Amino acid sequence: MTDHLIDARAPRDLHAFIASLPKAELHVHHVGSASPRIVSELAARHPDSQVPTDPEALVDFFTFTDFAHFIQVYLSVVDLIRTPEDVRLLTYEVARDLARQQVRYAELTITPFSSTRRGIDEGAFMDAIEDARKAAEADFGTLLRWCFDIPGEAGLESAEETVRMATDDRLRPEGLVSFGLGGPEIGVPRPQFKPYFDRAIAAGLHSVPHAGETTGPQTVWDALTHLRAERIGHGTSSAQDEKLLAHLAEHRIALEVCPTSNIATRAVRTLDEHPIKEFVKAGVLVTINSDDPPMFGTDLDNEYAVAARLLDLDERGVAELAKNAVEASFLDAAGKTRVKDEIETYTTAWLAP
Ligand SMILES: O=C(O)c1cccc(C(=O)CC[C@H]2O[C@@H](n3cnc4c(=O)[nH]cnc43)[C@H](O)[C@@H]2O)c1
Ligand SMILES: [Zn+2]
Repeated sequence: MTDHLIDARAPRDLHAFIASLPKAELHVHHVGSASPRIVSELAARHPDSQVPTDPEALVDFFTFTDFAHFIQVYLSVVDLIRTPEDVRLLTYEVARDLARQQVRYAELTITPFSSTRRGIDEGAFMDAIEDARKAAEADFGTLLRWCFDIPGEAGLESAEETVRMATDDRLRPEGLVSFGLGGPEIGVPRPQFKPYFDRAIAAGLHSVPHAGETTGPQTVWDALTHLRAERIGHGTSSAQDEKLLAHLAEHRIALEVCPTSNIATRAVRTLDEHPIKEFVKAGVLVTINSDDPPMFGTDLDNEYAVAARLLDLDERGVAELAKNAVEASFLDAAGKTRVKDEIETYTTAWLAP
């Protein structure tokens, strides 16, 4: 990422600490992680698309007037992914970018429905992501796991197709750990997805819907009650409901906070108005994530720098945030211990006189 992305108000040493800190990323979208280089490469391959081929022009293309505009642009990038080789390239390159930021473990949200409805064969799609996952682990040491999400606005057909692909033994990829729900929330009530989440949960998947990103706290309650959410994507509007905050804290339901995303999609007006501080004050388990980093002009390191500034954290505080993400992840117990130990060892060495 380039220098303009750095939250310049965080101290330089803290940036250096964050850059080498081992991390976990729990909320990052597959297509939304395509770097400008990959987007322009795919756009050049498919000149009929409206996506610019010049990486510089992408900065303007990735400036959103509101959430609906963001989804429209997002889908134009989805349209660039047309072959299993495109899927493999994208996934492997996303892993490379994560590894560069010392991400040891990432749960990548993938929307298989959007690709298969555009003509990519289901089996070939699954093979492509799995092939990239294994190559990334071998080449970069970064563990990737998948969250398959329903693009809610695409209707119940998308829910049916997504849960089918997530639970059919002939298709379900080895790396799949969770089931999600994304896209716009307005006009897309969470309760209608209960039967699909029930089936995914019965098949052993964890429930991680987006909720309270662009609508109020009732959507978060709905995600908890009807979809049995174990973590909440964003959950920003939870800050408007004290009882909800207390419930999230008591039940250790982590929020996947993505500060810059909330500004880029205009869900929150300014970073200083972001409710992250209220979450921490209420005892909620807060994790820091990047969502669609190149589209939002950020990366995970920058999100940690933003969080450090908003929460007034030093290195020790930032390390605790990084451990929160490991704790809230779906890694097994041994894996969690390994990454948390790595964070601790790194932090202790950094702070040693
Ligand atoms: O694939 C289609 O044909 C289709 C038709 C209608 C709507 C959709 C979507 O809504 C796709 C949205 C898709 O957006 C993803 N996403 C990425 N970043 C975010 C975010 O910050 N907040 C919510 N959703 C996000 C997500 O993976 C959705 O499933 C598709
Ligand atoms: Zn998201």
